[in-house]
Amino acid sequence: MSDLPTPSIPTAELHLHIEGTLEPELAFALAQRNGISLPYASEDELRGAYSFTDLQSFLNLYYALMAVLRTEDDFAELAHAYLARARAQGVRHAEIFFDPQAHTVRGVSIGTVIDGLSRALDEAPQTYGITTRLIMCFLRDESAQSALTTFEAARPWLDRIAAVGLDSAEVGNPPSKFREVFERARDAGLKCVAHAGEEGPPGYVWEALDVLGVDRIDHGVRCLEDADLVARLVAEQVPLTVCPLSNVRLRVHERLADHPLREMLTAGLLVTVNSDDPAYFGGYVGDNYTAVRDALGLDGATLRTLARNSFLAAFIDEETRAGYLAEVDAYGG
Ligand SMILES: Nc1ncnc2[nH]cnc12
Ligand SMILES: [Zn+2]
Repeated sequence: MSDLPTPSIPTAELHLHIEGTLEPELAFALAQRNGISLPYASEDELRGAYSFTDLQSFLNLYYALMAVLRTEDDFAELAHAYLARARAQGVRHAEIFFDPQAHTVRGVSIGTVIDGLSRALDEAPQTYGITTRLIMCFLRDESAQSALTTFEAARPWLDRIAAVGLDSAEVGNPPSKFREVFERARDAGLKCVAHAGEEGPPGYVWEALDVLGVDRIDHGVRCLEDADLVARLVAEQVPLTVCPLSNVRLRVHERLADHPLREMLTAGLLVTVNSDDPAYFGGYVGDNYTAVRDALGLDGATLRTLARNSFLAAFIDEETRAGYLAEVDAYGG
């Protein structure tokens, strides 16, 4: 990386799994507090395991490490740690994914997860100057029925949830499997997003649009394999929440220099830059901006476009959006 300072351009982070912000230090602290033994002798040994060959190899560790998250306090602490780091990297608005099924399967109630996260998020505007939304994701490698059961269990907390999402192992689990739960979420007034076209084919992006009716696509980089799909995404200005460092760590792209971010922007796609699971992938959102700036030679105007796009794609009211866009325009970095 260059020795230029990290451009902490004001941005919205729209693709961030809160469980993917669990840093080794906090994992060990929570393990000790909750009397859980981790299969790693030290934080360094744990970090040494962060060498992934694909999405599944990452997910195996990601789910295993969640064992340390047990109480409302744990979830609140996790969110506080993320918000502090995010603010230091320019985040002004964060739309935060969580995976309830990964916790309920371990006997942690959905209320514990949502109440714990909400405690931190409620303080975020005051403490960190960050507005937030919560996005409840369904695990696509679990059944459609499990997603429906999860949605019904979350009903008492729906006023705290802005959108539903779809994540976990993509290939073999197409969006159409979750048509019913997304319909229920939309009927309840929620926005809809889905991971699609990360490892899965362009056909999954079409399904996310046509069957689930999503408002944004998470990742979506494989759309470039289908010119008709790119034309659709451009025509409708469907936001894509791209995660460059994640794509390299999970071997979607071999090197950052090969990342198609510039090509996507040139095509007219509404691309945003995000961190996905920053504790595992080598950087938070500002680090992602810096990395693509250096690897792809992006200039200040392009970084500003990416930041503007993040606020254009955010689930916020128009007055708030105008305020954030003005902050980007005033940014002198
Ligand atoms: N990059 C990713 N893709 C799919 N599911 C995820 N869960 C956490 N990170 C993910
Ligand atoms: Zn993701």
